[in-house]
Amino acid sequence: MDQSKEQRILNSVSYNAVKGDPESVLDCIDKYCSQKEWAMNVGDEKGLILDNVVKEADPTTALELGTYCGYSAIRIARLLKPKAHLFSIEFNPEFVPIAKEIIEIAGLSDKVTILEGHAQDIIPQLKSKYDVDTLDFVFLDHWKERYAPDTILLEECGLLRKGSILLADNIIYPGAPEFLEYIRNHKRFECTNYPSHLEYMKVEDAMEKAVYLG
Ligand SMILES: O=C(NCCCOCn1ccc2cnccc21)c1cc(-c2ccc(F)cc2)cc(O)c1O
Ligand SMILES: [Mg+2]
Repeated sequence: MDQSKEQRILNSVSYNAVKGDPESVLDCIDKYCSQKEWAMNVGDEKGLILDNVVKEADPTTALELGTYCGYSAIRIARLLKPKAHLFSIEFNPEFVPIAKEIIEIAGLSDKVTILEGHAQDIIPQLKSKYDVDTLDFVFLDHWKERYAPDTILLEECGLLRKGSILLADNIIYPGAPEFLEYIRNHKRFECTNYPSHLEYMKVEDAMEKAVYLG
């Protein structure tokens, strides 16, 4: 059976990256996806914005919605302090083993737990099943129409605390208009927009940071 694009990305990482070196894994994926096959990783340009917000948050417990091949999980996990942990939710069963393998090659398996399923089903289990208290950082990069409802769900489940930082990808392209409307009109969020470009393309995109004020 023909290999998938995601399997080809894993092959490239497995062959070209330096084992245990997250930077070399990121560089390999960015090279492959800008030169060979486009893929929906957050990429190097928006990745720098992600890096800066993660450094600002310095999270003990982080959540990512949308693992895909593990690129942004590696960007986040490589910046985590000892004992800090990232939970990453992915619903597509084909992507989970590929992301696990790519995160393993980066040497970050101890810092990342991939949870397979829909965010709306897993978020309510984070406290009881995964012993999460509150989330210091959340990266939203899954179905764009789920950004707003899943943010509401995080709040309802008591997973946000004063100062929790949310960062959302693809605010312009593909776009998350309902999320933008919700978060900017909700008085308990302090929002900042970061203009950028769609990964590996000259298309405009942006990220939105929202700090929960409690
Ligand atoms: O669609 C995108 N991402 C989402 C994937 C499915 O996510 C589904 N999914 C993953 C966990 C998870 C948990 N619960 C429910 C659904 C859940 C996405 C798409 C593009 C894009 C840009 C231009 C194009 F021409 C075509 C596509 C770019 C991006 O950066 C993206 O992030
Ligand atoms: Mg994205």
